[in-house]
Amino acid sequence: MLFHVAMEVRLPPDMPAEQANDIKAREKAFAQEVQRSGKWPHLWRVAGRYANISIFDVADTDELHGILSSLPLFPYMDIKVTALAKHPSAL
Ligand SMILES: O=C(O)CC1=CCC(=O)O1
Repeated sequence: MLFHVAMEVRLPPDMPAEQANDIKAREKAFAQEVQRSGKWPHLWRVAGRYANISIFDVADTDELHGILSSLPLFPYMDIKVTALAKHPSAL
């Protein structure tokens, strides 16, 4: 199943820089591991915002939730998930 996922990062402004940098480094390592698995084929920065638009290719919502909730930034993100179905005009 394909999912469109919009993530907005909201780190607390008073989080120490060292802690924020550690979370971001762990986020990057985990995100790249999932991308290498083929389950996260698109990851795009939203221009001008600390946000991304992603496409996930996973078995079901449970697998998607497992991945999203494992992201080190998960407690600091507002995430919106849209399930994608095949468009009848799509080639
Ligand atoms: O920076 C972001 O948009 C949050 C994020 C998700 C995966 C990743 O590596 O960073």
